[in-house]
Amino acid sequence: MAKVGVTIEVGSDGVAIITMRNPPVNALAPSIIAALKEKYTEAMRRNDVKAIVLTGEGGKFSGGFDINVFQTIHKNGDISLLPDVSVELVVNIMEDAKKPSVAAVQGLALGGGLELAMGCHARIATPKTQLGLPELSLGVIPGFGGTQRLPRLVGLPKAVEMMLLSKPIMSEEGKKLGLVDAIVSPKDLLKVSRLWALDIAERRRPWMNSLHRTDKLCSLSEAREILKSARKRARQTAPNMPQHQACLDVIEEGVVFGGYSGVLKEAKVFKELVLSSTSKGLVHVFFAQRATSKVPNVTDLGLKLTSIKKVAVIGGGLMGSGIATALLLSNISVILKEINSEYLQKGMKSIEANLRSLVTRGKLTQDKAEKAFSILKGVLDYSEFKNVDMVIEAVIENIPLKQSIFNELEKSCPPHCILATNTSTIDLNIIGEKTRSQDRIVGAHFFSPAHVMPLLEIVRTEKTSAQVILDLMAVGKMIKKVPVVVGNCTGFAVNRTFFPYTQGAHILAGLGVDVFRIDRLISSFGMPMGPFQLQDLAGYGVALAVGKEFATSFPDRAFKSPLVDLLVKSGRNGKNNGKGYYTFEKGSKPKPDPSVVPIIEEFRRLSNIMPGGKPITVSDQEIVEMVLFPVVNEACRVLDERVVVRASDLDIASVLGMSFPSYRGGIVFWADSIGSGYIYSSLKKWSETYGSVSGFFKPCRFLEERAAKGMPLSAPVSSSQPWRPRL
Ligand SMILES: C[C@H](O)CC(=O)SCCNC(=O)CCNC(=O)[C@H](O)C(C)(C)COP(=O)(O)OP(=O)(O)OC[C@H]1O[C@@H](n2cnc3c(N)ncnc32)[C@H](O)[C@@H]1OP(=O)(O)O
Repeated sequence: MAKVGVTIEVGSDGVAIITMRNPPVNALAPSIIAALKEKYTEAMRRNDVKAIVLTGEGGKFSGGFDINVFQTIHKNGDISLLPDVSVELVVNIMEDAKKPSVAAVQGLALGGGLELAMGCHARIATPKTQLGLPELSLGVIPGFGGTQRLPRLVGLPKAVEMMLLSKPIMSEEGKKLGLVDAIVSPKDLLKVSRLWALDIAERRRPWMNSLHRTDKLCSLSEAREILKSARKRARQTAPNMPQHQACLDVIEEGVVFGGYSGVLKEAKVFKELVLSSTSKGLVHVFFAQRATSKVPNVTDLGLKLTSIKKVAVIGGGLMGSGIATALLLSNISVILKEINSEYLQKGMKSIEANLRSLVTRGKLTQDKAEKAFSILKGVLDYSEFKNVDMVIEAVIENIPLKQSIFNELEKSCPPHCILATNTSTIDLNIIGEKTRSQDRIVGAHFFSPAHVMPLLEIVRTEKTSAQVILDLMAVGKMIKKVPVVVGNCTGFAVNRTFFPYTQGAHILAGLGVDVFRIDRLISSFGMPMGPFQLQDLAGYGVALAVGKEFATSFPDRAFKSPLVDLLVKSGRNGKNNGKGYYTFEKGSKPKPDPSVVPIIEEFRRLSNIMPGGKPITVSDQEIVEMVLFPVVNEACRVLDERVVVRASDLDIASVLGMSFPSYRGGIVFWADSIGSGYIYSSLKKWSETYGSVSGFFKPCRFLEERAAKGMPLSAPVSSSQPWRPRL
């Protein structure tokens, strides 16, 4: 068979097997859809065909419509690239045909893939096959009839849940719900599907057109209640995204006016949403995340992966216990080392508590939690390190301590062992200075809580070997993180880029803007919380340490804010002691604390940055920009210094490390959607207007150049030079 295409093979039993092939996931590219129409038409025409089995090559049914097409449309705006599948193929050619179709589903049927399967008259699946409609996570709604057929097959509540959460189910659950008619082994899949198709053709089994079914749909009033509460939930969980409400509207159309009306409305809304900025952002994030796996001079060298079976974690504090938990959950044996038995017990207890909380929240079974805990061993010395494949050091940020640990590791670990540090501030070259193993030293920068947050920054120096980076990337994937390879600099990619985030907020407060207004506006922009609430949550110790670090590294642009010192002096310590900018009480949401106002006034007096000593008047939009454009400015420096391989890596890092709203596509993508010229001129204006903090706002050279040339910030720095970390 050709590498990409659709084939038809007619057996002596009169069943035509139509097979889609487009590796790796049989995405439904326009050429595949055109070929499907053609092969189906042939099957309908041929007298020797009684029934059809639709399947996918290579152990997968289909990963859905080809997302590359969305990306092309986002670039050129040409919506005519979307083929008519919903009515022309699924309704007219497949579902309303004179010959029945059975979907033989293996591996996965997602999005358009599942929608084709639902247009068939029955579905036979192999065990553990993923079935889902994840379109909302791409900013669109299902567009091949899924909003209509799924509720008719599994009932409205479950269908709404699957679509709104973009959450797939397994074929076993699909069978219970009625989405799947039978589960058979991969070996029997085609055989059973053929027989099933013949049974339908010869009326030994019912001929089910899912679009016309109503037996799983509840009464109109019940349906309206379900949709009403789903709308309310979506307003809270996805406030800035149009696709959730649109999806519910389209479902309602079908419930009220029938499946075919629903299909027509779906096709119209789908096309509108493809052009939305939300879809542009989310599709960008989809490809950006996958691009992080491709690191020039690392993943393209043909290196073989080293098997990493046993990992040692040094330090059982918050980070160490979180990292150990993440490893154990992926079945990797962990040696946890502490300096005394009291700390070791504490570390082991934290890991146990992490596992227990996953069980309580229904994310892990008790059995799996026990199994994970059983492959953890606590130690107080290095004798067990002789056969570990990787060490992750997660002790306090103290240079002599880290240096002596790495010195010890060099002696105690086997020569292939990766020596990783979870430092978030110290230069890796300094940590490894006293060893001869610089090629094995790498940063494994997890975000807290390490067993929950999805980002792993892999920090390389000029000496870190490609093999070590590759192996750590593989471990990152094994423990379900998204590894992003970054260069060695203060704050690495995420903390470095976002250091102006809190600083900008402090400057605004210093200029007279209400801190709670700033937080409200930044939350409405889409960050999970504003910068002041984040500071309360992270703890003031972190704020002070990080502030100092950046002030030393970037004295030209760091704002030395006395605000946190003043808060600490007044007995506040954020969430830790229940009192910060907000008050924190168990079981209730943080509340703005009006008694913090005099402290902020004292801060304004001390920092003395208000022009003419008077609070500034500023619009809501400008507040958001004054917090986020300095972040873009720092992102430009990160790009210019090639701390990241490509701009989209910084987008992913900002989404996964800082919870920057994914529907805005990440920090650089968002900045490009606004335009470098506007960002440059705004920063320049603030730098001139607010003289005492002019260094903070001053646009960097990279931004200035891009603005002058009208070039996107995401355009590659220079394609002619191979990437090397610049320190
Ligand atoms: C009209 C319709 O209703 C609209 C739609 O159908 S929209 C599409 C709906 N489908 C989806 O959202 C599924 C998206 N894909 C995925 O979730 C995952 O890729 C998957 C679960 C299918 C496979 O995951 P995994 O095995 O980890 O492999 P993953 O690295 O993600 O993908 C493998 C490759 O397939 C590509 N791919 C996956 N799904 C694709 C799709 N639908 N279109 C185009 N490419 C796709 C990926 O980009 C990646 O390419 P690369 O190797 O060049 O980077």
